[in-house]
Amino acid sequence: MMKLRDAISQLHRPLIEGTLETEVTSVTADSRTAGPGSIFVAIRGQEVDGRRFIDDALRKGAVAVVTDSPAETGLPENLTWIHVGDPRAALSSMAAQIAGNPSAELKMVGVTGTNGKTTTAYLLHALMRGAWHRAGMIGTVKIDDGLSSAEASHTTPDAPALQNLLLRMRDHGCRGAVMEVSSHGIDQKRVADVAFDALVFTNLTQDHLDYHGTMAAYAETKFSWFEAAALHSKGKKPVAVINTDDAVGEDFAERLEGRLPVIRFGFGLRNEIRALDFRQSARGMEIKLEIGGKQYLLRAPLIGRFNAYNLMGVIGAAKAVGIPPRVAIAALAEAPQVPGRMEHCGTRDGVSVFVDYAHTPDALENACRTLKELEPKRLITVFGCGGDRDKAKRPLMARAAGRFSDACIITSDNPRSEDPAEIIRQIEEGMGSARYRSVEDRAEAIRIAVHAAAPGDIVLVAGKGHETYQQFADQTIDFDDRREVKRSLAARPGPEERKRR
Ligand SMILES: CC(=O)N[C@H]1[C@@H](OP(=O)(O)OP(=O)(O)OC[C@H]2O[C@@H](n3ccc(=O)[nH]c3=O)[C@H](O)[C@@H]2O)O[C@H](CO)[C@@H](O)[C@@H]1O[C@H](C)C(=O)N[C@@H](C)C(=O)N[C@H](CCC(=O)O)C(=O)O
Ligand SMILES: Nc1ncnc2c1ncn2[C@@H]1O[C@H](COP(=O)(O)OP(=O)(O)OP(=O)(O)O)[C@@H](O)[C@H]1O
Ligand SMILES: N[C@H](CCC[C@H](N)C(=O)O)C(=O)O
Ligand SMILES: [Mg+2]
Repeated sequence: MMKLRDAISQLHRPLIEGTLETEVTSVTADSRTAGPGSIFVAIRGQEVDGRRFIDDALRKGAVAVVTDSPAETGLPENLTWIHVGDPRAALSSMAAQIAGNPSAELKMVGVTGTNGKTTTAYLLHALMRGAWHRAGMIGTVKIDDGLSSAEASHTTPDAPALQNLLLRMRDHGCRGAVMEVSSHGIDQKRVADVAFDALVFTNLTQDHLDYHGTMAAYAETKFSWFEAAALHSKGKKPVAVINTDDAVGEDFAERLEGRLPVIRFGFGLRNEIRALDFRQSARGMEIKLEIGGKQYLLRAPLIGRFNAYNLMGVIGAAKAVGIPPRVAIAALAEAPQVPGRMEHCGTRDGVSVFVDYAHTPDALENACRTLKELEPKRLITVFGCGGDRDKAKRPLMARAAGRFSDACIITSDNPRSEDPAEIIRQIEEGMGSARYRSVEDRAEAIRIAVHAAAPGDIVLVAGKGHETYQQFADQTIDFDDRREVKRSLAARPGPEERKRR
């Protein structure tokens, strides 16, 4: 419990009507989770105007309303109304105040970028746990509060959920935490009041144009996170850890010069963490690294040149929070499998199957290229595109898969409110002269691919990775690519049966 006065102490120019002496318990922007003593922040969203739910929140016991318009008439007497310019920023500020600013007491790493956030965060979390015993993680595949882990519904939770998680981590004795910072999270101020020690940038390629409109706007949203750390360091000395082989990363690093210390990483000459040589086999990779003038040999059980970047990002972030490269490199030799990221799901009769979360053009190209480098006889790729998400990705993902695979099976990947057949049709438009067939049912698509593969072939099932569901307009069903792959491998027809077919 705290006084409303303390909860709003960091708000920017609030216009207050009513008392600030009320005791408050929590803050929420969702009337459905309001309760006795809560502050309700009414946000005008993309779908609905949150001010419609003020009555609902009050019925549930909310004692104050924070929104971007003046007080309405006819409201209960003991209610306090606070008019602010930016309700999402206010939500974040109050959530941090009520939780007691837990991030200030944690070594905090955030990871942003189009691809590689989950991989980087997951690897860094394992490393932090080894070094510190207890460490937290917040991301797409898992939320870990230091004692137990749970599934995540968002990549970056909304501010109240996020601050509560950080509080739990602090109370559980975590020394630090790593979290994924999505562009939606930055734009919606979900992380505005988290004090970061290290801010990692992986890369920027096409995604989320449905939300940001243009690539330039998408990039500026990402940059605003670094800029905020440069402007308000919140009592910390934040370090930016940036992939400067990426053109947007290089631009960020240049713009941050003199404002924030930057650790550059990549294969390029100017990098502080620099890969000199990269080799891989089916079992993993070996990278010769130069870090601050010293050479190291990093061996890790991951494949894909893109993962060399993720590993360098991990080493840079670790360095920024006091874990030396020598320690990080030793730990990464035992790196865990990141669920659904280039996950080898089995081999039978010389056919190997991988499940990967590639759901952007760049990721799909990377995943296919990596598997082609293992020199299979053929690469067969199963993929689809998400409904209610960036539609411009569809022909580009088609081109990437078609160009780097010997055959593709186009299927469904969370059609959401859209017609799956129409999404598939839009993907087909980008396939050009590539070999493909379309099979709407994803389980059947996987089965056909696994059964059609001949010895020496690799099958890639892309797009859903760790997900355990498939979302349709009218229902969400249990669905797991890895389970379907295992089933299909187990039921794979033997060589004799195949001949008879
Ligand atoms: C596009 C997007 O990010 N939307 C988020 C946004 O919704 P919105 O602004 O449209 O809100 P709205 O639905 O119009 O509702 C307005 C307000 O009314 C409130 N409300 C609504 C109903 C009610 O009964 N009572 C009530 O109070 C809502 O809680 C909200 O505060 O604010 C909501 C509340 O914080 C989020 O739940 C919602 O996430 C939706 C579910 C979502 O799907 N987001 C995805 C795209 C997302 O955030 N993805 C990124 C990862 C992307 C990536 O990197 O790949 C993530 O970080 O997970
Ligand atoms: N550094 C990278 N550069 C390019 N592609 C990558 C990189 N790391 C991973 N990928 C590809 O992108 C896919 C998604 O990776 P990951 O889940 O780590 O990213 P993410 O940024 O967390 O994605 P999301 O925003 O959807 O949660 C992987 O399955 C792989 O195909
Ligand atoms: N965080 C990503 C996940 C996409 C995963 C893919 N399976 C899809 O549904 O498009 C998004 O919401 O855009
Ligand atoms: Mg992620």
